[in-house]
Parts: sequence; C-alpha cells; structure tokens
Amino acid sequence: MNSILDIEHLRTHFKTDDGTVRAVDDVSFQVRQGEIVCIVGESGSGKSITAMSVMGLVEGPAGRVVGGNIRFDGEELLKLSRNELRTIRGNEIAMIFQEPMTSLNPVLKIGEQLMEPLIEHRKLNKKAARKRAIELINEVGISRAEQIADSYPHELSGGMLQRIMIAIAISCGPKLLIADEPTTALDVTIQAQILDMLRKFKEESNMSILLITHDLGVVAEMADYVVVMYAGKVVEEGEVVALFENPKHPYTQGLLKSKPIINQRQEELYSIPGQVPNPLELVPSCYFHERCAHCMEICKTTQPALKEVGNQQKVACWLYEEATANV
Ligand SMILES: Nc1ncnc2c1ncn2[C@@H]1O[C@H](COP(=O)(O)OP(=O)(O)OP(=O)(O)O)[C@@H](O)[C@H]1O
Repeated sequence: MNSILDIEHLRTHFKTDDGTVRAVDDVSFQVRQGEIVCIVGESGSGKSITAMSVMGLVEGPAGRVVGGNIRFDGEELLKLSRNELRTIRGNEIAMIFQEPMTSLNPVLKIGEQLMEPLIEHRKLNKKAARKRAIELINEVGISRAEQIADSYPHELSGGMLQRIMIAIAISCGPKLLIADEPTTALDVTIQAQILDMLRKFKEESNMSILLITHDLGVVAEMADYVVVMYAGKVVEEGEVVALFENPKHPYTQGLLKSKPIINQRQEELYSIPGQVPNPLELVPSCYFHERCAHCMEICKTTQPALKEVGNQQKVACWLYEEATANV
C-alpha cells in the first residue's frame, strides 16, 4: 500500500513565559492509502498538535514546527507557502474537529458553508454548488436537505452539525481526512452512526483517515493501525489486532486495562496511577517512568528509542532492549 502521509521526526514546540513546551517531540509514522490510523493517548500527549502541524494550523508565533518532515502524497508540506497549503487544505486534506460549532460560521446558512469549498476548490458555479450541497446533505443521512441547507448552525443538533462537518470535509473528495475526537461530544448512538458513516465514505472513496481519539472503543472499532502517544512522543505503534492482543509498552497495557470489558463486571475500573508529567519539566528519561510498575534505573536517566519488536509492532521501552537486539 502506498503511503499518503509520511511524518518523519516531527517536532512542534510552543514558547511560553515559563519555557518551551515540546508538544510534539520527534514523532514519525505513516498513513497508507485507504487505511485508518488512530492516534491514541491521554489529554496533552500531543495528538491534536500533530494533526494541526499537518494542516499547517499551529498557532504562531508561540507555536512552531521546528523540525522534521511532513510528506503528503509525495509532497513536502512544510516547504509550501500559505497559499499553496490553502489549496491542499479543505481539498486534498480535510479536517473535522470535536466541536463542529467552532468550525462553522454562525451567521452563514449551512448550504452556503457547504458551497464554499465547492466553489473555491472545485470551481463549481453557484447553481451547481447548491445542487451538490443538497446531495451532500442527503449523503450524510440528513432528510429535508433543502430545508437544512437554508438553516443556520444554531438550528441544528450536535449530531447533525457533525454530519454537516463531514459533508463539508468530504465535499472535495479528500485523499486524507483528519478527524480530531469527532464523536467525543456526541451520545453513544449518534457516535456509532457517525463512525459507521466515516468508514463507509472511506470504503467508497479509498480515502485515508487519521483519527485522533482517547477512546479505545473507537480505536478497536475503526483502526487498521494504532499510534500511541505519550508526552509528545510515540511510545508504541502497530497493527490494531497485534497491539490489542499483545500491547508491549506498560502505558499501552495500562490504557487497555482501563477500558471496560463487556460481560466482565469489574469492582472498580483500573486507572493508570499518577499523572502525565509537566511538559515544562521533562528531563532525559522515559517520560512514563514515574507511573510505571516496571521502572528500572535506566528508565530514569535515558530515553528509550522506538524500535521494532517484530510483527510490525514498535515500542519505546527499556524492557524490550534485549528483545530488540535480537530482531
Ligand atoms: N498554544 C499553546 N501554548 C502552549 N502549549 C500548548 C499550546 N497548545 C498546546 N500546547 C501544549 O501542547 C501539548 C500537546 O497538546 P495537544 O492538544 O496536542 O494534546 P492532545 O493529546 O491532543 O490532548 P487533548 O486530548 O486534551 O486534546 C500539551 O502539553 C499542551 O499543553
């Protein structure tokens, strides 16, 4: 499978009054054509900033991509001008966010917002764009499409707004859809419908999806490949089945342990002890060491590199150093 997105050694930092936050710190992974890659990790692990870096939406001047490469369909995105990037954004790469209201314009009718990218990127005239906008509203499972096109965002429910966001995102037939916690704010039934819809569009068009979530249920449901992030770094990655069946990193093991299991009533749900370290106080070490039951001396002083442990699974953990030496 061809890779559509190739992130290599990406580093995105924020300068704050208290120091530099290394939000994304030497992150590499790929998204192949037609594949769903999930980035999973606790709040603050750098998932959103990774996505924002791809979209060229990191808020400067405090935030900046300070190193690495982001190749999309063979083209280096970090070298593009703002205008060149704008042509790709919303067209070849589309993004949806957790809160659709933050991306929609409250004073523009839904139909007009759907027409915008069609006019800008697909060069449709107004009449054709309106016709396509109505079709798109139907395609995302909303009835009374004409009426909805003439509504304002505040007249629609959260689930409907997210469907509209998806309609806008897929309107120009993107090769890559980045979805940042797209269902977190929705109730479970709507969540399942939205995820099903994303999968259906992916299958119909062979687009790739980079899905950001902290919900392992969503990962199990959607992912082909999983990237686990912790404190700005990838700590483990692999095919979804291998990773769920045989998680290597103690952090991934903890995440999986904290997921409720159907038919198994647990007295108390497990939660990983401790907290994500303060991003301003990171010292060379495994950033997970203070929360890790297997912590060794080396973990406190030296950062483990991400290494292949077989079966296309990679892990950054000193527990596997001997194992990796033999791979
Ligand atoms: N504008 C900013 N200024 C300073 N630090 C920032 C800024 N935006 C993000 N960060 C920091 O970057 C790190 C990564 O944030 P990011 O939003 O990518 O995490 P996340 O994994 O997506 O979390 P969440 O699930 O809560 O969205 C965090 O430590 C965060 O505090």
